[in-house]
Amino acid sequence: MGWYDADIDRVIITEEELRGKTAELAKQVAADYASVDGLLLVCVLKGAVMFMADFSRELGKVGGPPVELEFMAVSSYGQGTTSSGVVRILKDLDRDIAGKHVIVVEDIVDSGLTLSWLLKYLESRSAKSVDVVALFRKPEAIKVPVPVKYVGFDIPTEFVVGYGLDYSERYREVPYVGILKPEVYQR
Ligand SMILES: O=P(O)(O)OC[C@H]1O[C@H](OP(=O)(O)OP(=O)(O)O)[C@H](O)[C@@H]1O
Ligand SMILES: Nc1nc2[nH]cnc2c(=O)[nH]1
Repeated sequence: MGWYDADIDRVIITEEELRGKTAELAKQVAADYASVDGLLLVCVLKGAVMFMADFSRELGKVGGPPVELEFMAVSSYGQGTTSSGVVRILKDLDRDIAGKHVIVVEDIVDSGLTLSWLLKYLESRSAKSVDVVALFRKPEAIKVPVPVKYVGFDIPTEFVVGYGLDYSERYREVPYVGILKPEVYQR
């Protein structure tokens, strides 16, 4: 039992389901990229950090190509909880990605604004190819169409926490994904 269990209204994705889906996504990527000599995984901090760690390890276990791990931090300006699509880089890539096969590892695609900006940015840095793996997608919240080749779970337009996803920087360590009780937002 974690301290956070009392704050969760309901679990929508269990630890076991997260593990199974991560392995499935890794197998698909390993098969599709079987002929490349290396893959550069780009994690968008902070939400995707758990998924990046587990996905990259699975990719190794299922015989994927050697990977390099890169991290970016971006902040999207918006009003309240809405993202505006105006993105500022807080932490850039540490190395040149020109000529490399890149996979963006995202936790969640909500409006799609962050990812849409990021894809243009990575392409402008002359990556050889850019694909996206996103653990969660909210199909009904999408504002800009973004090509997400690998999707873990399509979920309803509700605010979720856990497995890297926060509310006010908390709940990232929750091992499953769930919806908070309404009273948590009144504190
Ligand atoms: O599709 P969008 O509407 O653009 O939303 C998706 C983005 O929002 C979240 O990041 P957040 O800004 O909450 O930062 P964090 O990962 O550091 O918590 C998530 O990690 C995605 O990067
Ligand atoms: N924690 C969290 N961050 C998000 N960013 C975009 N959608 C979500 C969500 O449902 N939960």
